[in-house]
Order: sequence, then C-alpha cells, then structure tokens
Amino acid sequence: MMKIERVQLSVIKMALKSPFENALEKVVEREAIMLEVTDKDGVTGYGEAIAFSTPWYTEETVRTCFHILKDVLIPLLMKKPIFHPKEVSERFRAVRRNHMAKAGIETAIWDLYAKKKGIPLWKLIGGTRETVAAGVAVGSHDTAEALRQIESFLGDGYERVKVKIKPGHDESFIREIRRNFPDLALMADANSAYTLEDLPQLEKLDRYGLMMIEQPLAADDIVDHALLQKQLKTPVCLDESIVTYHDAESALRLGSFRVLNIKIGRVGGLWPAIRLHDLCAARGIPVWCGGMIEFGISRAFNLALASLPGFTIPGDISASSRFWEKDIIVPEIKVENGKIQLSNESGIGFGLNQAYMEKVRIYKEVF
Ligand SMILES: O=C(O)CCC(=O)C1=CC=C[C@@H](O)[C@@H]1C(=O)O
Ligand SMILES: [Mg+2]
Repeated sequence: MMKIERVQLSVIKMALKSPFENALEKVVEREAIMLEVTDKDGVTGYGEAIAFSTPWYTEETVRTCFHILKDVLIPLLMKKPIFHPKEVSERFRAVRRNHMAKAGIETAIWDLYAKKKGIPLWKLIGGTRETVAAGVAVGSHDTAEALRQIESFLGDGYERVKVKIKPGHDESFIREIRRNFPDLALMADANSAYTLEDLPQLEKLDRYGLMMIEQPLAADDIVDHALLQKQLKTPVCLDESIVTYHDAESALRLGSFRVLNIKIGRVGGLWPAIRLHDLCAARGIPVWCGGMIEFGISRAFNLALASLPGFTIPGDISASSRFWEKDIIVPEIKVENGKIQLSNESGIGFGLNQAYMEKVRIYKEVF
C-alpha cells in the first residue's frame, strides 16, 4: 500500500550537445519536470514529465504540466492510498488529456511500487529481455551533417537510425543516405509535415527499403493515413495520432498503421503504454519505444517498457551521452555493442544525481 506524503517537482534546464531539428521545431535547450514522490514509509519513486517548453509536439508544455500536477493530479493522489500503480490512470479518468503530466507522476508511482516490492520495474511489468536494442534519431536537415552523424552513431554501435524528413527534404535526402549506407536499418519521421496531396512524392520513398515512415500526415488524423497506407509498400508508423487506446483500436480497424511508436508520455503513463503494447501484440502489429529528447529518468522507463515481448523494433533509446554532456541520473545509460543492459536493481534501477540537480534546477516546489 502506498500513501503519498510528499511530492517534489523540480524544473530543470539543460542545453543539448547539439541542436535537434525536425519539421516543426529546432530544439536547442531542454526543460523538463523531475518528480520525486515519497510515501509514508519514506520510499521515493522518480518520474519525469516530458512536455517541451512550447506546445509544438503536443498541446502540453512544461508550465501546463506543472499546473496540472500541482493543482489537479497531486491532490488526487494524496487524497487516498494507492494499492497498485495500475489504479493511477484510472484515478485520473475524470481529467481530460494532459497525458504528459499524468505520465510523469504515474511512472513515479511505478518506480515507488517496484522499489517497495524489491524488484526491477521491467521484471514487474513482465519484461522478457535483459538487453534492449539501441536506436538513434538524427535531428538535422542538412544532408552532409546527417551523413556525418549517421557515420558516427554507427561507430557507437547503434543498430537502427531514424532521420527527419519534410517536403523539399525527402527523396534526395533518403537517396543520398542509401547511397552511403545501403544496408542501414533506416526509418524516416515526418512529424505530420505532409498531406495526401503529396502522395506522388511519398510513393517515391517506397524504393529505398525504409523500415517505415513515421507520422507522415496530420497529427490528429487516422483516416488519410489509412488511405495512404493502401498506396504505400512502406509500412506507415503512427506517433502523434495515437494518444488513447480507443485511437489505436479505431486506427487498427481502418488499417491506418502497420507499426506503432509508443511513448509513455504521449499515451498518459506506463499502464496505458502496456495496454497499447498488448493490443498491438494481439493483432500482430510490431511496436517500438519512441523518445522525447528526454533525460535519464524517462529513458529508464522507456528501457523497462521496451523489455516487453512486442517491442521487436529498436526504439529511439540512446545513451545518456546522445543528447547530454552529463545526464541527471546515476549510473548514466550506456550503449554497448548496440545494446543497453537492463538494471537488476529494484525500481527503475537509476537514481537522481542530486548534486547535479542543484546545478540544473531552475525552480522547485514541494507538496
Ligand atoms: O529522443 C530521441 O532519441 C528522439 C526524439 C525524436 O525523434 C522526437 C522527439 C520529439 C519529437 C520529434 O522530433 C521526434 C518524434 O516525433 O519522434
Ligand atoms: Mg515521431
């Protein structure tokens, strides 16, 4: 039983090692909210709310998350004890959307619960693999720079590379990558930059053996994606469009995707993410774990999620050193021979580096 007695929210801010650019935004520095949730027995679980500073990826921001956590979700959790982390998303049912705020605290409760049980989180949720394949996303629209980054990431051992495309920067870009790396496990993410009118251009991508094309059309669409998938040989993967279990069921009915990117924050927590995994597994749809240019706490939850059997495609799960000179977790996440080893410590298996938190924190409140 968990009776939540203290929640600390810390807003931290750090510059990326190099800017990450996609069809909508160039991310140069990153803010995020770190959560420390302590129960009456003095056990602390960690969480991370992964909204960006501005609402370009979804409607949430660091500040909307802070408000929803402080004024809505934390009071709901402190009101009465929690027996199992699965209950948390149920308790949030009367709060619409705000998935990243919900996931931030829901994941902290999973960490807390697993620590109290004395078992690694990935084992608690039924993970079946002890290492997770590492994939990496290249965030540059400059062809020469992207090629340089791919070369360097392959040297680091990454097994799969994702690049960003947008109208005017697609076929020739992909052709150039293929010319240099014919056998690379390659996928392209459009972050909703196209419409069905671009079908002829998207069809050209079928020649390059892409593992998938991620979120080519509008962020809230599943109908046009179904029409597009019928015309493309390349599997369509959805990211932004799938926010709820119902979204996924509807999109499966329409045939809007053949692969799903699951992000814990986008779907409102670890339990909703596990349910989406189970749904896709039952339909024979492969899934992979997406990234959010996040810090190590969120990555640790991604690692646990990606240990589930349906995560058969390497996710955007890279080392701490991919984006950060120094991550806020101990130990840092490392890629070895293209894989990341899951921790056998209880909970997420990573702690917050409190001395470093002092340096990067810009705001803190305790409830
Ligand atoms: O965190 C990573 O390793 C990759 C992040 C990444 O590719 C994305 C994060 C957030 C928005 C997008 O730019 C993109 C995505 O849509 O998957
Ligand atoms: Mg994406």
